[in-house]
Amino acid sequence: MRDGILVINAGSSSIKFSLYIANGDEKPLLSCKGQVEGINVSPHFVAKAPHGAVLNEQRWPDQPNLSHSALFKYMIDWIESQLGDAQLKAAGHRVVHGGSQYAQPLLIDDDLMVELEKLVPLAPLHQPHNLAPIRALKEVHPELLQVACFDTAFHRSNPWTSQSFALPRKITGEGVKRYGFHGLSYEYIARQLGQIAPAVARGKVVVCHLGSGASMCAISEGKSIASTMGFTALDGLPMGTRTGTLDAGVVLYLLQQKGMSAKEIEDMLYKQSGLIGVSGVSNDMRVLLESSEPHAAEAVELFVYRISRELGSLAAAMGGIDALVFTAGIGEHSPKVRSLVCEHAQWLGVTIDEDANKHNAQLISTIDSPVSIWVIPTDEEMMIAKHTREVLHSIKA
Ligand SMILES: Nc1ncnc2c1ncn2[C@@H]1O[C@H](COP(=O)(O)OP(=O)(O)O)[C@@H](O)[C@H]1O
Ligand SMILES: CC(=O)OP(=O)(O)O
Ligand SMILES: [Mg+2]
Repeated sequence: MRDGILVINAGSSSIKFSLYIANGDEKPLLSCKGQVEGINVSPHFVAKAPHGAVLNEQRWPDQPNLSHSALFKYMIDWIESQLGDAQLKAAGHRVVHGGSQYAQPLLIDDDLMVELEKLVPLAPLHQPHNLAPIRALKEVHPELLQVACFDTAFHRSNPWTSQSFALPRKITGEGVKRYGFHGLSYEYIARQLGQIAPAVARGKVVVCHLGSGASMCAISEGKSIASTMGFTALDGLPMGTRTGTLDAGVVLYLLQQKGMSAKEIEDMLYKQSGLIGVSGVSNDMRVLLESSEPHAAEAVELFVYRISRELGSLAAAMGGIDALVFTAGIGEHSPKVRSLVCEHAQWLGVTIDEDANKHNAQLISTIDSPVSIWVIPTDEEMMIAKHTREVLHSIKA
């Protein structure tokens, strides 16, 4: 009997999956992967074989309001139709917030779900969508082992200075501190860099995870030292629809002077700001780069400016920088954004090879650049599969 391990990475507007199949104790191999994207706008499901061939594709252009749960059901039914003689043994999930209690990947039970539910206010755009597929899978497969892998875990190595706000100790003691996110992505990148360029990976590296959600992380000797996201995934860089760093006084102003409700402010900061807020055109970097609207260009300029500022800050946290890595949707695919970021970072010894950059090469720095520059595609699902297997082995042992 072959075992299937399903990985689910659910976000606000997309649900990604990967299915791994293993024969007995052999290393699981990727069988297929895919996603539903454009949820709430124009849902689109696509599943691909490991080498990229499309296995199934479905669009619902007339049904923008199809719910996450209906789309997840479509996805699960399709995945189950692909299992053949394999049987689903476990499901691993990306859970964005682990709070101060959880760092290690954990087998999910009802008590854990209650605790993770309490963290919904700290990740309103993600946590509800992370937890919903766990419940949905439990309903159809009550016996399935399900594992939670936390996006906050990799940053546990941050020194206290990096984790702390200068708030009264009482509130800090209640867990109001900087957690950092995109940890599964950073953990994967740190491992990959260790394989591609071991000496570089032992040095001081800044990783730019630039996707719909965007953050940056200072990794020294393979460990997270500091990152741009904080208590929630709202801090740091401007994102597709999120503000990034904001003077807390603005929130007080919106509340007290503008009379906005907490929910209205949450919607503004999480859903109407960032690239879409500044440009008024789109939250999609591809659209902004092609637009002739001046506000679209300004949104890109502000995004790059904030990355440059944070780069200086993260290099300072490590006392220097040896390498810069770009990853996630924008980081992996946009030569223009990488070029602009590197132009601003010349003072740090960052010199880009524009020809290599244009071709999305793995190494895009010039031969004499003191700081090497890398493009490494991330794979959060691979990391989740690895952690899920480790939890399964620990149960067996
Ligand atoms: N060729 C490209 N050029 C510029 N941006 C791109 C390109 N391809 C994808 N992107 C950007 O990547 C973003 C999605 O990144 P991704 O890492 O998949 O995000 P998430 O996982 O957070 O949904 C899109 O919003 C889009 O702006
Ligand atoms: C934490 C976070 O922002 O995740 P995503 O990039 O998937 O939105
Ligand atoms: Mg993402």
